[in-house]
Amino acid sequence: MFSLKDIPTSPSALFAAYASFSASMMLIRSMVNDIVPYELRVYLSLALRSLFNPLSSDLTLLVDEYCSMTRNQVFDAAEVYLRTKISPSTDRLRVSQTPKQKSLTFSIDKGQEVTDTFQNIRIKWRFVCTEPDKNTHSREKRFFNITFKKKFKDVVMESYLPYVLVRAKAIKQEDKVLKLYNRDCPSLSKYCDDDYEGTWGSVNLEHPATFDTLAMEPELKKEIMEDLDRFVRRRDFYKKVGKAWKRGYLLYGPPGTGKSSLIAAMANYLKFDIYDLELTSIYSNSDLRRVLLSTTNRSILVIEDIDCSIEMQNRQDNDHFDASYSGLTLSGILNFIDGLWSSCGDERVIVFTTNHKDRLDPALLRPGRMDMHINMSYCTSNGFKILASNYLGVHGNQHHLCGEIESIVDSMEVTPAEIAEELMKNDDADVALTGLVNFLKRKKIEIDENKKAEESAKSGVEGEATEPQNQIAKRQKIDDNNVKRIERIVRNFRRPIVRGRRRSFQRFGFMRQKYLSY
Ligand SMILES: Nc1ncnc2c1ncn2[C@@H]1O[C@H](COP(=O)(O)OP(=O)(O)OP(=O)(O)O)[C@@H](O)[C@H]1O
Ligand SMILES: [Mg+2]
Repeated sequence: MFSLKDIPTSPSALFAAYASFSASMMLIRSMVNDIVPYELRVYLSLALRSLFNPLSSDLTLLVDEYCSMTRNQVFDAAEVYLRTKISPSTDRLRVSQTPKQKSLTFSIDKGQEVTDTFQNIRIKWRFVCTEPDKNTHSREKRFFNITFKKKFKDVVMESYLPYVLVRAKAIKQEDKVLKLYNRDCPSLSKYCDDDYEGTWGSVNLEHPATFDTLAMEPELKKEIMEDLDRFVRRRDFYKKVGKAWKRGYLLYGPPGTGKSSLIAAMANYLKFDIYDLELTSIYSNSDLRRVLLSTTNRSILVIEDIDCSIEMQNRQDNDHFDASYSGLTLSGILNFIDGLWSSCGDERVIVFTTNHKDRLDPALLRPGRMDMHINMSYCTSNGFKILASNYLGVHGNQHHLCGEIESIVDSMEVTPAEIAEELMKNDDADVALTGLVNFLKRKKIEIDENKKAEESAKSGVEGEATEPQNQIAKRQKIDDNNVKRIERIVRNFRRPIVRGRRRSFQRFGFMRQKYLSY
């Protein structure tokens, strides 16, 4: 009978017992190997293993970094997507920021796990890196393991993984640093050969305007945002109806009503780059074609002051004008708008701006050409509320002067730019709003006086030669704007491109004659 007394207690007795046990086991093992065939042994060992370790209910997918030589898009998407799933329990994170990134990026380190939930399914991601092997010269291998219950295989493969791809694209889009492309970019002046003409220079678009900060009627703002949303959603629709996936907006209104600000807000909203095209730097239709073809998808092409950039009053006159002057025709521009572009790009927005819609050729205004005509009008009480909240943090009718200002603003023509300028003069809401009231009152008196002078001039009481004050102010404003344009042309003229120089010189003379009153 085996009793506790039989158990050896001294170290030497223990070692002797262990040695005799090992020797017996080795003997049994070699006997079994000799007697039992190999296949039967494998079968028995699998049966024993499954007895103690039942079949796993989990499934693991491997997402390698590379598929043969090319990068695996699922891996790239996972890297981006998992950044948003890092939990406080993660032990180690990688942190980075490239010059092009707006903020720090955190990602999981090798060996770390992240758990995600999708339609109530728990999905575990594990980032694995294998060490490079000097003997086999194999590189470090990086991959993700995705583990989940086998019964959810279909949901994960058919819904979850596509969802990860879509989310990753959206996250990348949100992080995108927008660019403003311009053909007058000084950094390009060193490229003084013909290639320059098709090239765009760029800077980061750091315009802070958003739809929230724009002083506009809320309904119009909503309408524009919905139009943009519909446009980006409708990829398949445009394909189905065989239309180029592009949308045209014509923004018109007096200077300082927010046309350029709206363009920046659209770019920030859609996360589209802006190509600011100065038509005065284009010399022919083929030039225009080349420049437009070098723009990228998901971008907004902006042509500001379209009425001043090209003579468009009459298409026939225009053709004469072009032949003798620039070779750029209205029909050249319209051809692009009408679909020439469709062959080379997707998700394009085109914006034309003008201070004088009435000066544009009806061909440009025809329905279907510019999809939406947006009137950027003088400031209204609603617009003022937004500006007061943005500039001074005064909301609603918080301040006693707000009511008075709103009624004055609704009764006169004052631009959001003028109001913004007054509001910026002081941080103190009392001082700034009092300054604004005085400014509005002064302006109103001025407008009334000008009106009176105009009426008297019409009726001949004051003498025909007197030019009304507001006409003089308007002319002055137009002159100021045109000086800016001429300065740009002069800049073109300075470019050491012989052809460009000659034409810019001609254009300078033309513009001076056409737009300045001296
Ligand atoms: N609707 C607006 N909402 C908010 N700010 C505005 C608005 N309109 C003008 N501003 C302010 O006035 C400045 C000038 O406006 P902006 O350049 O957008 O006017 P514009 O209509 O493009 O003028 P122009 O016809 O001379 O090009 C902006 O930087 C902005 O600060
Ligand atoms: Mg503008």
